[in-house]
Amino acid sequence: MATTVAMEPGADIAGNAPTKNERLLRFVAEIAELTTPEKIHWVDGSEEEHRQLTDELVEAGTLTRLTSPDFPNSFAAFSDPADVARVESRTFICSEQERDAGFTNNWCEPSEMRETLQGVFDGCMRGRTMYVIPFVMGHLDAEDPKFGVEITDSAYVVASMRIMARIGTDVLKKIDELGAFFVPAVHSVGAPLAPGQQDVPWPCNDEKYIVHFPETREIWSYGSGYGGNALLGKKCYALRIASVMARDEGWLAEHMLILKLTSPQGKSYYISGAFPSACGKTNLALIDPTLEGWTAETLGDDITWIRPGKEGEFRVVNPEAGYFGVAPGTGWHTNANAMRAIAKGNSIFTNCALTDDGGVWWEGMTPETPEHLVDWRGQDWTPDSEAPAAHPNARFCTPIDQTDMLAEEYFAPDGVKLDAILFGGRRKTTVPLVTESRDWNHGIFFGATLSSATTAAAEGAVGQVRRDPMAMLPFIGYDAGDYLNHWVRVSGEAEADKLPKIFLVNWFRRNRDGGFAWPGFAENSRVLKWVVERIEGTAEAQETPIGFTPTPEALDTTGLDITEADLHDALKVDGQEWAEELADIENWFARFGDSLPDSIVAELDELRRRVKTSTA
Ligand SMILES: Nc1nc2c(ncn2[C@@H]2O[C@H](COP(=O)(O)OP(=O)(O)OP(=O)(O)O)[C@@H](O)[C@H]2O)c(=O)[nH]1
Ligand SMILES: O=C([O-])CC(=O)C(=O)O
Ligand SMILES: [Mn+2]
Repeated sequence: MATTVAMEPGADIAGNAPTKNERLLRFVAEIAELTTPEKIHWVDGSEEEHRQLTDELVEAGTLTRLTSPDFPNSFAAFSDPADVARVESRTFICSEQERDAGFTNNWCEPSEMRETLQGVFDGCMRGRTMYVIPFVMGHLDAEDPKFGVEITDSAYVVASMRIMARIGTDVLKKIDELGAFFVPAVHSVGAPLAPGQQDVPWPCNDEKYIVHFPETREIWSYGSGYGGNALLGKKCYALRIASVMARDEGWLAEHMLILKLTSPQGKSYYISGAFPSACGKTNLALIDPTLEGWTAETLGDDITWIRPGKEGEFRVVNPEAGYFGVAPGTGWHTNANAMRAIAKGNSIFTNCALTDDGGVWWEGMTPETPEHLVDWRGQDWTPDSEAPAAHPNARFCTPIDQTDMLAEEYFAPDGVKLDAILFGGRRKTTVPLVTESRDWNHGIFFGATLSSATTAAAEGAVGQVRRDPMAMLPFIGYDAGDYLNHWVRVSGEAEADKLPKIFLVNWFRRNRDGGFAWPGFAENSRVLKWVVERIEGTAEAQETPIGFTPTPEALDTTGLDITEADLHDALKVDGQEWAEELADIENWFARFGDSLPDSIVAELDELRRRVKTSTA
């Protein structure tokens, strides 16, 4: 049962708590003392509690209940226009040594940051309820379950965490039973209420802090209520903190989807893919192959934990329980599997547009555009309006078990054997549709040099090419060079012939007319087929300076509407483009200082040599 304790002077927090875990009781008491909420609510994760919280959120104007039968038991939320994406410039890794945060992170000396946080969190929950959410990332029955407790003053965060992670009574029981370690994660929107003060629908603060203390495995988040800034199990825990745990414990926490692909012969393959935010993970995770006889099932769309198995293999699990997917571009014609999951309801849509019949809409959902909408800013909208109706980083938050194509292995606590890893980015030029690495270390080089145009998933300019190692640039919780070293080292945990094969992909290359050279989406199944055939050793490839690419005949284009010129543009390896790329990679590597692995430096020398020979 959910318990709520009013915070009067002398309130007995421990006596009214559904746990006897002393560390947890101390954590809750300390944060309550610091932030001075009106009430403490221990979240049980029940249906009844969810109903009560969402009723309150509707009352407060944070949520709009959708009345269209197309969106059962679902809600729309609209954020403050200044709180629409992850804030990388306000995200900190506060390791004891600055060197251990590395050049990809903002660093601040931990005691200094703690002092700052004590200041901003002081009284920050006044007039609000403080929710205590016990959660587990991954399975409750995993060998080594990874627990967390998020304290938040946002009921929207509670309702969203209930979709994105396993939360509540069962989790708390297990923490108590095992006396288990949990990651303490504190979140506040940073908007205390004076007595009688009217609340706003989306409280937040201009000042934002998304802070991680990797050594003590703590998370503190202030000022934002949006996505990865506020749902602390996701990027903050399952990537930044987990990457540090993984370094110390010999595994990998990665920004990857997991797909199960079954061939016409009935053999299944598990493929993970690391693409930067808003570069196609959810779409590939939910693909409907266009090729006869091939079927796809999904295990996850955003985060993958890779652990050594007992038989010299790598095994993968998805630690999350829901999708927090980019809405624009998700439609019946591009991603019907996502649409079917959404249509089952139980979802929260943030920054989408409202339709006149009480549903939501976003650009790309349907081929025809509604005549009238209320856009994400609450303004009347018609097809003549200039700005998009949904924010480009509008999101659907939907339980993963509503997916028809969910692989049953999603529920296996120790996951499945990983066969291949794809690294991909959003590049208009240079990077061909698919390239196979020569070996594991060459594959790490693909990951280390991965690059992509920036998207609306984070604040800042969109469309600028930046290096994004393993699609983890904003999520590596420690020094980026040490992280690459860890990738090199971790291969020793598996048997050489059981290591996943590594590929580089690019769905976004442009043709000579500026359009996409490759149709992408469901047609990417043709690339997956080639990947599988390379695993089996049956597909043709040509060796290029950058790795193995398909011969045009090796890629199955049966029934595909693509011109020879486009296919050529999608697959080509251009010496001049790669000469320019090399210069950029050299600048990138220079930023690592001396923490770059020698084997990766050697890969760069090798690439330089091969490109030179090919253009000579
Ligand atoms: N041209 C092209 N666009 C694609 C393809 N796959 C996805 N996209 C577009 O890329 C955008 C983001 O795709 P998602 O699948 O949501 O990206 P994601 O990597 O899951 O994003 P995060 O949730 O931010 O991590 C959408 O607008 C898609 O329409 C593709 O194969 N080709
Ligand atoms: O974390 C978020 O806000 C959304 C997401 O998946 C990403 O940006 O990669
Ligand atoms: Mn993501």
